[in-house]
Amino acid sequence: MAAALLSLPGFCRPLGRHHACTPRLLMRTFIVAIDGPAASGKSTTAKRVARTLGYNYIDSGSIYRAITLKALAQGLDLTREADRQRLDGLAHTCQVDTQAQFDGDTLRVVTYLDGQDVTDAIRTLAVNRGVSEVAKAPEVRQAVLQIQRRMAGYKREGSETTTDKLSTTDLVMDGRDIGTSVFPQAELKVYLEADATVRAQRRYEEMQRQAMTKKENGSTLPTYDEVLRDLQARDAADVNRTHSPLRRAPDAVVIDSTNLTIDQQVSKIVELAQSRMA
Ligand SMILES: Nc1ncnc2c1ncn2[C@@H]1O[C@H](COP(=O)(O)OP(=O)(O)OP(=O)(O)O)[C@@H](O)[C@H]1O
Ligand SMILES: Nc1ccn([C@@H]2O[C@H](COP(=O)(O)O)[C@@H](O)[C@H]2O)c(=O)n1
Repeated sequence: MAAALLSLPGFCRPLGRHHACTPRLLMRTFIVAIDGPAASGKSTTAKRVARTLGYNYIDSGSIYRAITLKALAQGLDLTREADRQRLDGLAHTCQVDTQAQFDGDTLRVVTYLDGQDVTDAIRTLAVNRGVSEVAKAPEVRQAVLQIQRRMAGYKREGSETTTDKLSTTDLVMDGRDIGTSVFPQAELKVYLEADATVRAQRRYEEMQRQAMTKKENGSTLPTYDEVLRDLQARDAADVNRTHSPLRRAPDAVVIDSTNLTIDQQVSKIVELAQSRMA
């Protein structure tokens, strides 16, 4: 019974910061929910906030990406009704987990799909282009909601997938519907946005940097215009879907990062979290 209660997100929240003597059932967990459109800086910011506060970090987009990877590998065509039904089964049976690990001073997230490391495989152009179609299916969202809450509860119980430098209770999660649907009771909700052309430029430069690091041939990379088009298409699909669309929660703090540095947006969120904890 106690374990079941503990796995409920946000259980027993109003009792102040947890303390070594506080019984586990009376612990308060602090959840920071960061939502926003594509390439607005959510994961970069969320990782640094988690590292600064010593919280756990869950990248919810990677769960949708892992399911998309599996759907693509099985050749599902989501315009066909039969394949939509297969997607439902696939989403409910695949095993997805993410692990936040320290790589020196940087927090790195490794994603597993059915026990395989798919960290790089979920970042391809094919997954980028297919993921919003997969994420709009209500059955997929329901399956992912269960995964998200299990991961949050599981890690709060002190699972082996949480490194000892991270809290087993407090959490930063980023995505599209964290503050609105997944953890509507989160202590701090942030809606991170930036001008679409600036987001596209940042993503474009990130791809160029990654290609140089991996010594890939840059000619296979999308152009800036293609990056902008893909990003706008993904935003439109995420905003216009019926089930838990991308929205700013009414009680979210909006941060526009267009003219901010990464350090500035991280500091703002850390300060907000610290003042709410106090
Ligand atoms: N304030 C900023 N100034 C400059 N670059 C930034 C800023 N914020 C984020 N970036 C860069 O923008 C790129 C996109 O950031 P990030 O991957 O964190 O976005 P995201 O919102 O998580 O994207 P997605 O929704 O596609 O997963 C990264 O290269 C990141 O380093
Ligand atoms: N809470 C979420 C998180 C993600 N999605 C969908 O997944 C796509 C990929 O997300 P990234 O953050 O990794 O870019 C995103 O475009 C959404 O379609 C979601 O629906 N809800």
